Amino acid sequence: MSGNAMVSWQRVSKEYAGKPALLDFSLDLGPGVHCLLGPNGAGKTTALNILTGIRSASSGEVQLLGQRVSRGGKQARSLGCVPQSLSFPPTLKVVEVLRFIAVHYPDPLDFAELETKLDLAGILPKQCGSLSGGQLRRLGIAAAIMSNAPVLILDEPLAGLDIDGRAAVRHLLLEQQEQGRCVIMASHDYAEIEATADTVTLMQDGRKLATGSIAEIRDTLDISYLSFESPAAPPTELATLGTLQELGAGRYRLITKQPDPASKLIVELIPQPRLQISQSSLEDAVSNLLKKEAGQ
Ligand SMILES: Nc1ncnc2c1ncn2[C@@H]1O[C@H](COP(=O)(O)OP(=O)(O)OP(=O)(O)O)[C@@H](O)[C@H]1O
Repeated sequence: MSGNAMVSWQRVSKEYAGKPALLDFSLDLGPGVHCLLGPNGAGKTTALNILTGIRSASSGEVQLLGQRVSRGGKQARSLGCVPQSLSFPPTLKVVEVLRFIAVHYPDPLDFAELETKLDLAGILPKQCGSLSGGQLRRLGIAAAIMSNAPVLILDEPLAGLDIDGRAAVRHLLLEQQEQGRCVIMASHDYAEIEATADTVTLMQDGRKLATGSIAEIRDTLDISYLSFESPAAPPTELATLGTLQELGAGRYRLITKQPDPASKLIVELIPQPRLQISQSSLEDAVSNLLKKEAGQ
């Protein structure tokens, strides 16, 4: 376990009816926003459920703030959690649910502060059974943040949220990061991951494929995109430096591993190319890593 780890999975495996869902999974996470990502069924929720104590590991162990996690154990008081599927008693009002949850934590967040941060005023008097999907998600996030716990687990926190809701959650995540909390989220939303996460861990078939900062994962692909304008067909030399694509209306894109000589050539040979250079996205890099793993 590394020095500043707040959460540590140590060679954790989990089987459901003899089928592996998590395989020898090890990961240490300290303060910051961390994202588990990977295809459906990769094992993200299983890893999180073992951390929260909802499920037990078949082998290996998980430590939370230096203590071994057990199923249904006391560690839950150090965790705020938004599970993937949210269900609250349908006849209870939102305000009642939040008050009920607050009493289970030693130092819950001030209720008024929470209300403002997540713009909850409109839904507090509503019964949980009458909430829309996005309002339910907002309640789930409010419950997790209200815990004021050092470790927050958010499984698909942005699913179903509107633009304002996403902005509010993004802001909250950055705030939690600044306060030195360890926020762990599972998500499929690459734009949000790139905007909020410090590190990402890519999983597939219950295994950890890669872990690192977003820049480190992007760099595994090592590809640049050079977009430019050309009044005529671009010089053929360019095609020797990568894959040239015609985008229409006189715009082209070169996908290359050699951005320096390629951009030099574009600027030399094409008048006013309006060159734009961008790195591979996290999504491209992840897709490439998954393809490599599948031997494609
Ligand atoms: N309660 C369960 N009983 C049997 N199998 C399960 C159970 N929960 C998960 N699994 C299986 O374990 C594997 C990992 O599932 P998990 O929910 O952890 O994946 P995930 O990465 O969170 O997927 P998603 O992105 O779809 O939420 C899958 O093959 C799934 O079918």
